[in-house]
Amino acid sequence: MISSLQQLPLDNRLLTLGEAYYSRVAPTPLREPRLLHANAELAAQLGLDPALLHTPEFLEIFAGNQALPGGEPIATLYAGHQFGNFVPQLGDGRAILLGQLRDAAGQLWDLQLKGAGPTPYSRFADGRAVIRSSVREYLAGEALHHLGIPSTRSLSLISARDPVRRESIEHAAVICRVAPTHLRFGHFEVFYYRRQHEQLAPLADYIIAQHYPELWERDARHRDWLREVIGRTAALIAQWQGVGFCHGVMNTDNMSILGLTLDYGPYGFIDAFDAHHICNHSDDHGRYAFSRQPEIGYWNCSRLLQATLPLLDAQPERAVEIAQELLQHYAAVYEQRMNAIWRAKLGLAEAREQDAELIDGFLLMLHAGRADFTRSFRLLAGVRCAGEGEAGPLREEMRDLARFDAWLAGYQARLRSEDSDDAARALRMNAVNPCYVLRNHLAQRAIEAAERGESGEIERLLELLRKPCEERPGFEAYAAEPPPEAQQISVSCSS
Ligand SMILES: Nc1ncnc2c1ncn2[C@@H]1O[C@H](COP(=O)(O)OP(=O)(O)OP(=O)(O)O)[C@@H](O)[C@H]1O
Repeated sequence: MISSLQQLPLDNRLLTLGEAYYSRVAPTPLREPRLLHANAELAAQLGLDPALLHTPEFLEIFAGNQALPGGEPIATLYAGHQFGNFVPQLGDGRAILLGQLRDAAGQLWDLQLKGAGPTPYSRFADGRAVIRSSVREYLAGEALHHLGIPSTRSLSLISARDPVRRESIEHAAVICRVAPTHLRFGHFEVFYYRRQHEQLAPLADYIIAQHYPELWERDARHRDWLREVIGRTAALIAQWQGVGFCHGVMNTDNMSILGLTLDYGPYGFIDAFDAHHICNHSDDHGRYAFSRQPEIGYWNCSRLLQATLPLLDAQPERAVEIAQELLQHYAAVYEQRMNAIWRAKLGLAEAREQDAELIDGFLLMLHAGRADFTRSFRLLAGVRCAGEGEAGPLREEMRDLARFDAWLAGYQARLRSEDSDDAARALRMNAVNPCYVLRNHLAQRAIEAAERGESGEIERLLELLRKPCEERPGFEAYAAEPPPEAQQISVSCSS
């Protein structure tokens, strides 16, 4: 257990790529930083003594006010397709990689501050983040991680007195984001479109060596690695769909090369189910609507393959053929994973051809009646396989009861045909259908408290989100749909 920040086992490997890929930059200090929350569980996983998180030294370093011993801070260069349009230069405009930690198991972890002040890639923006968006990102990383969905996480959440101008004046905050790497599809796009193709292979090799070492010896390691990235991306999006998570800004600069959920901006967990829900208030055309996430994931993978064509074959025609083959992997993985997720959520033990009808029937019914997504799936475990109208409280969630009863009869028949044991099935279903997700109104309450300097609500929420499938007496309100006055919370890109 590491008990001093002077002894962090840093291994700043990304620096070995050279300065074509990043710029050195120090964080800008914050005024009167205050630790709003620290993630003891993540610290322990990294091998850090959780007591370290509450030292003045930790606060100063992770606010960006003091250098991390052994750290060589950088901001990385990337580009990206934003809302379908290519933007030739983005880069970490407000994220600064303090250093890379090598844990006892040999795994590399980025310690990256978000909101740490301007970098050479800030363009006209201030390099800062506000408390509101930082609390949302801090909570969401944990929420997804504990739902078993790959995600970046955060080690600390620090607020400060510095004013930050958004629609109004807010206060600055900085989180320390943690992931094996924050590299994105856009890190390849920048070099492809600048015609600096010689920069692609070193970057791919770095990623393979550090994060996909099992592929290193393969003859066609770049092809096999891309196949893996595409598969992980497809699987990730299937997992999002399965919990009603809407990312909101699926630009290629927000697509992780490891298949992690990356950049929590205007995301949302759907309450009343609208399959075409648009969580980002600024997404006028619904490009990133919930129902479009799978096809956007596919399109993003096609952009990654375009940018890595020079790695696939020296002959352009052959490279395109390989890319097309690789892209087919997306649909195959997505379908396989999505079907498995819906079956598990419905408690269907075996795969059958008619399952699609049953699954779609349930989703369409939730959509038509705007039933609460999370609650409806959770209550599905109360359905017994025999007996008329044996649906427990789920029936109360439904608007069109005739439609529901017809669907229920088919569902029960299917369950009986599996010789299903009600209690055992309920247990299985309750382990995959969460009762607590990070609903917008819950995050909002934590934000309002954090803006008053109180972190109790963050802790309470994290308690529930760390075991999202475990019902806790006294916390029923956290599992319920939002009260009417909180149903219209809109979240923009402003952060
Ligand atoms: N306040 C800001 N100051 C400087 N750059 C910013 C700011 N907000 C966003 N950017 C930059 O604009 C681009 C797109 O922003 P986006 O909201 O997708 O990213 P982000 O939330 O800042 O960061 P990340 O993707 O690392 O989570 C990125 O290059 C980002 O660094």
